[in-house]
Amino acid sequence: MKQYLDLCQRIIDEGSWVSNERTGKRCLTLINADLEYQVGKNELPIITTRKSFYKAAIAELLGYIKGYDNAADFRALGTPTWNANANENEAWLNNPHRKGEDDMGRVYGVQGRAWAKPDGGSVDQLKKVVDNLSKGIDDRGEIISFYNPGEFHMGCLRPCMFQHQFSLLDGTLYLNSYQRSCDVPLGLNFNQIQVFAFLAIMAQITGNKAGVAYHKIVNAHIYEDQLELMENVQLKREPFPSPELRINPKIKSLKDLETWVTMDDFEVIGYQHHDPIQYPFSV
Ligand SMILES: Nc1nc(=O)c2c([nH]1)NC[C@@H]1CN(c3ccc(C(=O)N[C@@H](CCC(=O)O)C(=O)O)cc3)CN21
Ligand SMILES: O=c1ccn([C@H]2C[C@H](O)[C@@H](COP(=O)(O)O)O2)c(=O)[nH]1
Repeated sequence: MKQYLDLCQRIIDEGSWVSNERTGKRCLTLINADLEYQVGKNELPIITTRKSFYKAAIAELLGYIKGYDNAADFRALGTPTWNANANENEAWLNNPHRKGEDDMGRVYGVQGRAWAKPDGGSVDQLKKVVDNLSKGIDDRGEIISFYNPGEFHMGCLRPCMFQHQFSLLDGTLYLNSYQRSCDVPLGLNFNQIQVFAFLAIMAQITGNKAGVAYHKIVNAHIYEDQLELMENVQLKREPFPSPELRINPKIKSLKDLETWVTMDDFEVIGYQHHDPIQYPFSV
């Protein structure tokens, strides 16, 4: 929690104002932040200085794992977070590739599970990584990349947290996640939980011990309409200790995640938090 609050304070103290054309808003912006999560010790990096809707964050991750491309499927899993990008962004609404209400196009999960090959067929990046790690193999390329510039025009948003690399060392699994752009008040609240949970889940289904997750953020920003709440409300609060994430131990394979796992299989134990804060969201 301290590293999150330090990043927020650093953006306020050292950030520069940048106008963002896509949203029409200004962002207080900092380049480069490195966060670390102790997954092996089960110290969940959940925000405690406001209430975090952590189930929505895990539902997003599960939707990517399942390869979803539709905001209605994300809603059914338990998160409304893709509604606005799928249905309220003018450029996407006018895009001829949009397949109708709730379609997100060829984003995250589609690239992770079915990256289109130029010579036909597709690549299931996640399955390859799971298969290797389950056999104790780390070929130094256990990478899942969502970043496919050749298909940006076919999706509602370019992926923000766009690459995950797993490493296996002495039976312990590590994760390096790379994020190009981060809405620190809203997005990072979710992204921290997702990086942590991704390593914890992958360790569990591949039969390895979880180690540390390293989360690199390049462009870390606070939108102009979020700044007052961050500076004068959230940063004035004292954090609580980190709670633990409990994952149903019956989850043993990628197939389990694809078929029967729901949000009921994830629980945060001992979550103490301050009141919710509703930050404005920029589409
Ligand atoms: N501007 C922006 N920021 C983001 O963080 C973001 C995007 N756009 N577009 C794609 C996804 C969608 N994400 C989102 C979208 C909404 C919330 C949000 O409104 N969170 C509320 C609670 C949501 C709930 O009730 O479940 C929050 O208070 O954290 C968070 C992340 C993260 N991403
Ligand atoms: O997982 C996510 C997804 C999105 N975001 C934020 C970061 C930016 O504020 C917007 C995306 O805008 P771009 O113009 O494409 O950078 O969404 C996030 O923080 N985490």
